[in-house]
Amino acid sequence: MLSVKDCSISHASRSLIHKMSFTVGAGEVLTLMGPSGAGKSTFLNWMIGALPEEFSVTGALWLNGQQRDTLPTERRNIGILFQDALLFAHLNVGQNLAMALPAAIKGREQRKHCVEQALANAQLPDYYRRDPATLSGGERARVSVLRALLAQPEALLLDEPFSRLDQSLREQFRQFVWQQVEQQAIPVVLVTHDPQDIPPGGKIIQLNASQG
Ligand SMILES: Nc1ncnc2c1ncn2[C@@H]1O[C@H](COP(=O)(O)OP(=O)(O)OP(=O)(O)O)[C@@H](O)[C@H]1O
Repeated sequence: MLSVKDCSISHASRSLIHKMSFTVGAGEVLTLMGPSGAGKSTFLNWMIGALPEEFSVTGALWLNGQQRDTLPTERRNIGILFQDALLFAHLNVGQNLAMALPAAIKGREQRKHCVEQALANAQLPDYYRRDPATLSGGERARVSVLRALLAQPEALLLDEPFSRLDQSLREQFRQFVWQQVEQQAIPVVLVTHDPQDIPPGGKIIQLNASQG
């Protein structure tokens, strides 16, 4: 379970987020919507611990019974996926994925096996040795979701992950993402401008234009 309690964020006396609170359960998706500049990406950056110092923040972030906003990014165990799927160009697809695996999964063969299994589950069975530059937009998107999830995050943040895909791919990719999230049973926070991205039954928070 992910909980945000009374989060307020401002920048140079301009209020972006004001006393936001919510909880998201395992396998649930909370969608954040709102006009451009309202502070959606800023809020996600706060959640992962990547907000520049010039922002003032109050509030707390709890995940699975532990306060996380006081921890450094690498100890929060929160995954994030952006609209641009960035893969390392000098590594093949399998190596890109293997890098994400937790250190607790030991041995080259076992790590390779985990990646191959994930690729097979995502209907990308023979993609281990592929050069990322040869992937289609939809394939890149699927690989980047796998990479985020192979790290075994306890929560996942999605910052407009569907917006670069064309309409037909979008629908397929949404199904793919919600399937993966359901399998992993982790809380998800989605930022989007498109109401069609919202999964059925998900909670929604509408942010207003920033005050200042
Ligand atoms: N590093 C920064 N320094 C100064 N201002 C910033 C910084 N990052 C973001 N901002 C400002 O904070 C406000 C919120 O930006 P943010 O990117 O969070 O909005 P958003 O709701 O995600 O918008 P969009 O829907 O366009 O992505 C904007 O006015 C932006 O210019």
